[in-house]
Amino acid sequence: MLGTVSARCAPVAPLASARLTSRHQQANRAIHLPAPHRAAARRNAPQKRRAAIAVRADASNGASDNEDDVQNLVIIGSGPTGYTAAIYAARANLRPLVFEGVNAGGVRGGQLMTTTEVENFPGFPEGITGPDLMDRMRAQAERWGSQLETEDVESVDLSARPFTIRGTDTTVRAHSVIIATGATAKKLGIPSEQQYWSAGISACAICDGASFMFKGQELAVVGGGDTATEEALYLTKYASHVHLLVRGEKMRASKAMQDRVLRHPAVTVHFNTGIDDAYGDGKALQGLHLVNTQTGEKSDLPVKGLFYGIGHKPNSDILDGQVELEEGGYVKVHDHCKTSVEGVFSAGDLHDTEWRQAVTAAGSGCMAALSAERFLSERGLAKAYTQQEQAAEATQSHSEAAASTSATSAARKASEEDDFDLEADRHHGQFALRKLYHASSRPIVVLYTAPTCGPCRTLKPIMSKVVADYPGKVHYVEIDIEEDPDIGQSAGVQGTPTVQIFKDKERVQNLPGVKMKREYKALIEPLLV
Ligand SMILES: Cc1cc2nc3c(=O)[nH]c(=O)nc-3n(C[C@H](O)[C@H](O)[C@H](O)COP(=O)(O)OP(=O)(O)OC[C@H]3O[C@@H](n4cnc5c(N)ncnc54)[C@H](O)[C@@H]3O)c2cc1C
Repeated sequence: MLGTVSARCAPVAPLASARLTSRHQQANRAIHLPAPHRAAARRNAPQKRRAAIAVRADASNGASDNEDDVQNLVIIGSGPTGYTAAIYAARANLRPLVFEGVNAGGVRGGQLMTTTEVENFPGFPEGITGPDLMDRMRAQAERWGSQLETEDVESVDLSARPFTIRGTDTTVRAHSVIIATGATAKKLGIPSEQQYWSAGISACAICDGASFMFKGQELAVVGGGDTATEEALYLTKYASHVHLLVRGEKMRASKAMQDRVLRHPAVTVHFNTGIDDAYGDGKALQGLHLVNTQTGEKSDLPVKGLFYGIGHKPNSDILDGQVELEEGGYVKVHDHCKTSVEGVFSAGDLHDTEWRQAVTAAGSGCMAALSAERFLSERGLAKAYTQQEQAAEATQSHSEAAASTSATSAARKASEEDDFDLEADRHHGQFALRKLYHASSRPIVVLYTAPTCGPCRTLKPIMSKVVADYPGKVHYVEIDIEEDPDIGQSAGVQGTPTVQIFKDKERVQNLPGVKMKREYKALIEPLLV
């Protein structure tokens, strides 16, 4: 749901040995992979690299001085707000450039990437999973010619026109900007939070609830709003019992949600209850030190998991000193989405302190895009792109995606031992990994994913681009831990997505979560022969 935290979804059981070794030792630990025993994978179709569409950064990460390179509209964020704004702006022939985000303030696709079923988004009477919904929005934005860059924005300069937007790899100038960076779940800040983060404490029940470490255990959720109650109910699928810890004497959740938790036999609601700290054995959470907020009485609650459902912080850090903010960091808007800087618009959860729904976010993105279009045309700034040009871009991008998909399915189909091709760059499944582990002299980059893991969808195209930069020099293997559960456990993978890099039968890197392309490249390059 947030940052690197949200970038972990489907945990797998940790190995006992992994728990006993230091982090450094784990990173360098060789794994022992038995000889291949079944189907092989073969070469994926080569990937066509996407033509550069944005103004590429020079060595100093500066923007191009060429006036022709000024974008009509830059959209920052790829939740329902960002993609909806992109769809509307692209259909208005503005060819917006979207910085989708990687780690800052969530993942590409936003908060819905961390949820399972979305039952209230119009048009999906049977419901749809959050990641599927976001994939559809992304495809629709791309179809109409939006330029999508999967990278974070590190800073913006809105004090001079055209505005400057600096991403991790790309810097652009733009006549108008829509900020759609959403909000991130808040943490409690208890003393042991860092120690037990991802070792019992989580901000995303839907991402982490199915973990082996939580199954059949007593768990706690903190918060009294809709998020906390939703998380508590969700966790009853896995936990032996769920304790909902509410600081005040009543819940803020909707009446319907209150009724559901209060009536649920596997949920106990503790009112007037604060958390002083968490405790454990140093490696895993074992319980909570509680305090009665009215009497000050202390008590312990032995639980193996603590899930946060205590609200959100708007992702407005990059705007500090650039546009007017409300208390709490929410962007101050007038006329629905206009900020204090003309031509800069805010949309979605970034300024919505009340509704915070996918559909309201999408509606807000629509308003921002239409306002940006009006702003550009009133000032004669809009450079119109024909749909034909945009379609060409989109087609290229689609064929790339199709190549990637067909490459994956080709690799899947090619799961016969006889077809294994040691020279192929891309592989799939544990047979290929075991084979390469023993036979490859290249660095082996392994991506562990799970079908329900939203951040995995963010990472796959990033890894695909990373590997495309080293033809014939690295081996890349995708492992679906549901298809191949044993291999993830053998390798000490504790959640998805995780990338591991092997060289000469040694694991040299273990990288949970989603990182920038350049970070993976910096780790691979020293290993190339
Ligand atoms: C677990 C959960 C379940 C939910 N279920 C539902 C539901 O069933 N129905 C419903 O209507 N709503 C639901 N919501 C609420 C809904 O997800 C949000 O209201 C909605 O996602 C807000 O959209 P947004 O685009 O404004 O922000 P977000 O979805 O938060 O997206 C923000 C985007 O900005 C990007 N970003 C942030 N900082 C940067 C940066 N510096 N550079 C580049 N990009 C950046 C992030 O990567 C992300 O893509 C749920 C929320 C959660 C957490």
